[in-house]
Amino acid sequence: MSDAISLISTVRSQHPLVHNITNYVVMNITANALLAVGASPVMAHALEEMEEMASLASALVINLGTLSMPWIEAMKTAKQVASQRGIPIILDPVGAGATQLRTRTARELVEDCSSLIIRGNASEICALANEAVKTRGVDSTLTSDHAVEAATLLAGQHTAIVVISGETDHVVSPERHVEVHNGDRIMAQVTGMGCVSTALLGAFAAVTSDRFDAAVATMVAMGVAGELAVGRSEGPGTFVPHFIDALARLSPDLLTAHARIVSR
Ligand SMILES: Nc1ncnc2c1ncn2[C@@H]1O[C@H](COP(=O)(O)OP(=O)(O)O)[C@@H](O)[C@H]1O
Ligand SMILES: Cc1ncsc1CCOP(=O)(O)O
Ligand SMILES: [Mg+2]
Repeated sequence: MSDAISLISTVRSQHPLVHNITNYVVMNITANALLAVGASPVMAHALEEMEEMASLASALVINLGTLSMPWIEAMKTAKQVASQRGIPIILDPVGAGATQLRTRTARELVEDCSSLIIRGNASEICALANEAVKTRGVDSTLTSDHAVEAATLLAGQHTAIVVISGETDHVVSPERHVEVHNGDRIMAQVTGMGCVSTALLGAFAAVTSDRFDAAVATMVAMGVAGELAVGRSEGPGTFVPHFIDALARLSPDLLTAHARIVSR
């Protein structure tokens, strides 16, 4: 796993441009998180600039958090360009299972991607895999362990890497399954932490052809930054700036010292 851990240095030296079509709630925190690991974020969702922007980027992050019809059209156009170019596409199916629009759009977007990573919580991953889960909103009603079967199915159907976040993060490919046991429960009390992990997947996947390693590296980075930040913060409000500071401090040595990875 040392190859995966060292990717943080590659992100810092290459400054990959990550094109985000993301939600209004997390635009600021995800841009700051990307900058803190050394990537270059751009948030853009106007249909008129999708082809150009997706042509410049090293990864495309599509997040369904505040979905509307014009955005869906932009997401599909950007996805097509990214797929033709072979750059990684990271999908966060925020709220899949809660409304038909979200579930249907997520299922449409995972089709025909040349290099796909899906990152969601357990409810979202189960909903995307056709399981009859009814979620109330953007938070999971299931633990991440419950979605491993669904993730394996999705990974096989779409030749994708699937990440289920939660107390344990599961990284699943058609052939492999790794658990990441880092992080702190305070992260579930702060909006946008899942979306931050999705955005960072864009940064790490942009600098390697090994999407599995990129996914493991991202979830370790998230978890270790969370552990470092919680020790300095007084609650969910002050956690956020400490979390961004911790992301900026991450190095291969720090990650190696704290990583808790289990291969299944
Ligand atoms: N109970 C927990 N313990 C440790 N880390 C957690 C916990 N809950 C969430 N996380 C971490 O918070 C981040 C967001 O995950 P999650 O809350 O599942 O996403 P979402 O916000 O999309 O529901 C991930 O990096 C995950 O590892
Ligand atoms: C609360 C909310 N509502 C629509 S998008 C969003 C942010 C969700 O972010 P996360 O799933 O990362 O907590
Ligand atoms: Mg989420």
